[in-house]
Amino acid sequence: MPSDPEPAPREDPGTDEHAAPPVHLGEDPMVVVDRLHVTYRVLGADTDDGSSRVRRALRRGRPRPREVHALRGVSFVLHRGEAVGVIGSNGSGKTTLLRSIAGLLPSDRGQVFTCGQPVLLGVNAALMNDLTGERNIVLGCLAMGMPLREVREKYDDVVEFSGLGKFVDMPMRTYSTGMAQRLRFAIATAQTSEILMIDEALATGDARFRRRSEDRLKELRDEAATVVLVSHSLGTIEETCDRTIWLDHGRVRMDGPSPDVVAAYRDEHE
Ligand SMILES: Nc1ncnc2c1ncn2[C@@H]1O[C@H](COP(=O)(O)OP(=O)(O)OP(=O)(O)O)[C@@H](O)[C@H]1O
Repeated sequence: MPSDPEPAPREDPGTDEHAAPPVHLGEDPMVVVDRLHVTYRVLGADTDDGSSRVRRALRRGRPRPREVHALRGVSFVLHRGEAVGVIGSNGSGKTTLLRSIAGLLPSDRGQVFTCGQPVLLGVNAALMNDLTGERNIVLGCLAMGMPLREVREKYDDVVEFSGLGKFVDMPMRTYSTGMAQRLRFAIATAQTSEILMIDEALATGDARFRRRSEDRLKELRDEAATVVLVSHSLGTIEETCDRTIWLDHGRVRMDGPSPDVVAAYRDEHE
């Protein structure tokens, strides 16, 4: 198993023939991504560099980290009022891009500017199995940056939405997978934001909960000024987003009106 990723050291900016030209801001920019590069460094990965096992065993010093250059000079501007889809094959850099915009990953080159703190809705909220649902709601909301007063105000709604009922006082390890997912979703969507980023993986739970989640996402979308949606479902992207960015091996392959970008992507993948 790879060790936890470490941010790669900053490289010398130098020149990059693949870097996009500096971005043009246009009117009312909410997110500016300017020639962004992100590299993961995986320590302890077994790199098969062709050297013999004996030579590898004798090699002095620490094992060489493996580097994954996940974003390679990505640039674009998102404006107020836009709903933008991000598509691309597995490993093309979609999640990395959202995490970078949310400020959860350092860049090794390039910059991200946002107007306010973006909220990234993902299913991976780190909840604690030994704590009750109630404690997890409070800690989860605080961890998202919500002030305690707002956590108190929203607590009942989160419990109601999660559908946990009296289980909210039980430790999370006693929950079924579906119940834990519902709790994560309820916590993640408790917060509203001007810049809302949604990972498709959120569509979890049974049919009734899925319908409620879709309604909740719609409400959040209506409240947000700018929405970014990552999805493998081209239908959802076409329905929800006016504009789509196609990522390919860490680069922007196409950025334009959703029907055009989705059609080009389908041509290549279907
Ligand atoms: N924590 C990590 N440590 C090391 N490499 C990572 C890590 N997360 C992602 N990567 C690598 O970075 C690249 C981009 O991954 P990312 O998850 O951003 O792609 P994605 O487009 O979201 O993929 P998917 O559609 O499968 O969710 C991939 O090569 C992936 O292996």
